[in-house]
Amino acid sequence: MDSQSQAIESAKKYLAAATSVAATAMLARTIISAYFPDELRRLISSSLDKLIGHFYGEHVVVIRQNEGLLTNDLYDAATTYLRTKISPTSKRLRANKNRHRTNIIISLDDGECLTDIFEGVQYKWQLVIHRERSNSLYAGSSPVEEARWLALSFHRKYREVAVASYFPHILERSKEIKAADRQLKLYMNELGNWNCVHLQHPATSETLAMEVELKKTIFDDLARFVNRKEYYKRIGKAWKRGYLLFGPPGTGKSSLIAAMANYLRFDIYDLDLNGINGNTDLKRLLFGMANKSMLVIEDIDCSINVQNRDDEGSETETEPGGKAVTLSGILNLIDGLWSANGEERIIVLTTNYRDRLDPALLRPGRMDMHIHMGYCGPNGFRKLVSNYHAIDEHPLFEEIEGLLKEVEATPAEVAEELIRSDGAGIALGSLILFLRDKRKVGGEEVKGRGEESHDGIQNGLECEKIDREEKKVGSEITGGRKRKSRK
Ligand SMILES: Nc1ncnc2c1ncn2[C@@H]1O[C@H](COP(=O)(O)OP(=O)(O)OP(=O)(O)O)[C@@H](O)[C@H]1O
Ligand SMILES: [Mg+2]
Repeated sequence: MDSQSQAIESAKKYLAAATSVAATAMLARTIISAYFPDELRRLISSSLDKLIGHFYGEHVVVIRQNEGLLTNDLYDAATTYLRTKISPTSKRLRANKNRHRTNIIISLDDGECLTDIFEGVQYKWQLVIHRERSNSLYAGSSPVEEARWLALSFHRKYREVAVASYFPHILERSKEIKAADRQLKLYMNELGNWNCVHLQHPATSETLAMEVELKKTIFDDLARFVNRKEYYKRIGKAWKRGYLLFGPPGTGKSSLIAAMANYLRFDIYDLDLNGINGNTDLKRLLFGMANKSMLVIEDIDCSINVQNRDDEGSETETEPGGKAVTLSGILNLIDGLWSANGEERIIVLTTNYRDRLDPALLRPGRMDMHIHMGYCGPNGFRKLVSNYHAIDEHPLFEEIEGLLKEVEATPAEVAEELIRSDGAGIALGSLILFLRDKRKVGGEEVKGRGEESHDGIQNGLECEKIDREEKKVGSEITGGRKRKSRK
């Protein structure tokens, strides 16, 4: 055997030995994590990390919970992220629930390892908790000090990739996981302050009875909005979006608001203008709102000072004594300087009578989208019946759909009939009687009206296009049958 072959042979032997040493070391690390006491485990683990790193060409990156006095955001994000990566083979987990949560959180326990693969690269994680007797001289301080860190190992050729794409991915995902975990809140103003309760409205885009295309337009619009931080910055506009929901009572305006909040995971700030002591209060409440939230003013036409200026005088006018909210206060909140406070805000106004609002509120661009919530048409009915009775065909559908073309019934009225019985046949029968009664009362007045939503949706999409071209214009879209105008 010549000297070159000898060198190759000994290199092979060396590699085989190294691989088996490293594999043994990996196995040892797993066993040690499970069975050895804290102190000993930490010592052996860190020596094994070095050994594994040496043979496998790995980096071990330590991500500590605290760096000096500051908490480490990456540690926090990674522990959140890793909760979603726990595999069925993980042995030691911890479970936690506190009074701020409704759900139980399962996470890695001390010493437990897991592997994550991102963009084809393998990352190995281990949680390490180290406790030692405290040297603190302060009275009352804990006798034991605890340090926590995550040890992340990956092949050293992926260092750039880890920093440039894996860590940002973890930070981004953890934000989404936290938002989805969080219990939403409903804030209401009382005596000039916000009080809150948990928001427990179950409406989602899935449960809403609306034209499919309209629903998609709205929820796509929301999705685009939350992803446009840089865009808003670039065009020099506050990062906020306004929706005006209009339509008769019981057509789903409040349900849509709840579905939007549930979709975005935004808290709702439900502003009662009648409970506010003037514009100064209004401003204070606005400045007291958190980011990523929805400001809702329901039945805006019922707040006397924001009605049509032809009826109520100038937009800067105040009530005697100057204690009422004025239209100018509302406009300032929607798109004036006050509105630029905070970011990622949605503003929703609702009204039963859009024509009663001051034109200043309706001006193109003031509310970005005008959404008409209409009476229940055949499509809305099919959605409701599938929600309430899980059926999508029934011999009574034909008569009901015919009646709905003639009669103005709100989704709330239809829902009320459908919920009367667990039996689909009985509920549908009851709905038919209700609609026939309505037709009798309505008589000639409502005869011959069909579903009018399609044109409305087309208009809405048309306006959206203009909006995307950064022109200031509001778009109107419609969600059902239009109201027959009544004098
Ligand atoms: N489009 C809809 N889809 C599903 N359910 C609806 C819809 N509209 C109304 N409902 C049902 O009717 C109930 C009342 O509707 P909601 O409060 O959303 O109407 P609204 O338009 O806000 O009425 P108001 O103008 O009186 O405030 C809801 O809780 C829901 O059960
Ligand atoms: Mg409502």
